[in-house]
Amino acid sequence: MSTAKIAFIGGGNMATSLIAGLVADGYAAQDICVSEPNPERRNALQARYGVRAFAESTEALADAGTLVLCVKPQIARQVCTAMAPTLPSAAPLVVSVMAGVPERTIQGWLGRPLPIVRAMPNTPAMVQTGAIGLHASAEVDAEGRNRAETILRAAGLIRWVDDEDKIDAVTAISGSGPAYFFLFMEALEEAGIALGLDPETSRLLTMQTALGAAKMAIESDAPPSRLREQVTSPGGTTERALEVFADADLRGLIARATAAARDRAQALSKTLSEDQ
Ligand SMILES: NC(=O)C1=CN([C@@H]2O[C@H](COP(=O)(O)OP(=O)(O)OC[C@H]3O[C@@H](n4cnc5c(N)ncnc54)[C@H](O)[C@@H]3O)[C@@H](O)[C@H]2O)C=CC1
Ligand SMILES: O=C(O)[C@@H]1CCC=N1
Repeated sequence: MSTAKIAFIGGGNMATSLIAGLVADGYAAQDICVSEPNPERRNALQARYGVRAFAESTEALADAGTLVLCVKPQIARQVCTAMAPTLPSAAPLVVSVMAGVPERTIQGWLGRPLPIVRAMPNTPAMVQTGAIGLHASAEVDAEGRNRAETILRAAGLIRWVDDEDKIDAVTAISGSGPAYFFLFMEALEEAGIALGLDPETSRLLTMQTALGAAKMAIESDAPPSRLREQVTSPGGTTERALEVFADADLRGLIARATAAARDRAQALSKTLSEDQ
């Protein structure tokens, strides 16, 4: 077994993001294998990143020290049980990015209590600006954590959580989170058009404002509440807009929306764990 060799099972969007980050970080492309049934995706991965792509997982898995499970949760059971007899005998580290599939369920499907790192990335990983929550099963040692960090850090910021249940909260905040910010951008852009701006101007002003606000929030020592106050002149325009948000209980709405996402993540995990 080679600890350097990584086998991606599934070569879709999330796998491509992680591979792009690894290769850009200087990870040797010949140490990365992908199992992907779609021939166009296989060819694209080989051509673009120089990795080796196979139609069958058996070939991708040979000698791999780390498996990265990047298939859809709905087919995870079938993929894992089919792979189980062909896994390298030395216990490989398994990194799963599959939403809602508990560590013990994956271990059950793979037929062995392999060390599992469960990761919840988000789509900005595609531009190496992801936010990724990680949890390690009891079997993962310090070297395994380092290996998982190498793979995920290439796609963005990583944060470990100490309890697997907290992955459901990570899902509600950063996993689904890009959709919340995109919705806010859509609404602001539409509002700008309604106020008379041409669509292109409204779109560009919205995007740049989102980028600028995020950059300030990340780079500043001040919390977002202080940055908000800096924009808000007493008796001015921002104050009026924020009053409308407060009247509609925007904070309460966000708390309810994220609790609903967390509850859905819990329910999905329960369904998939009952599927063992
Ligand atoms: N999109 C998102 O925001 C997030 C996605 N995820 C998780 O990432 C995982 C992958 O999602 P995406 O990359 O968006 O999906 P995708 O559909 O782009 O990729 C899945 C790939 O698996 C391949 N596949 C199908 N059967 C296979 C098999 N038997 N063996 C190997 N590969 C097979 C498909 O051809 C496809 O290319 C999912 O489990 C999802 O829950 C996690 C966090 C966020
Ligand atoms: O919406 C979903 O269920 C997945 C999990 C996080 C982002 N997309």
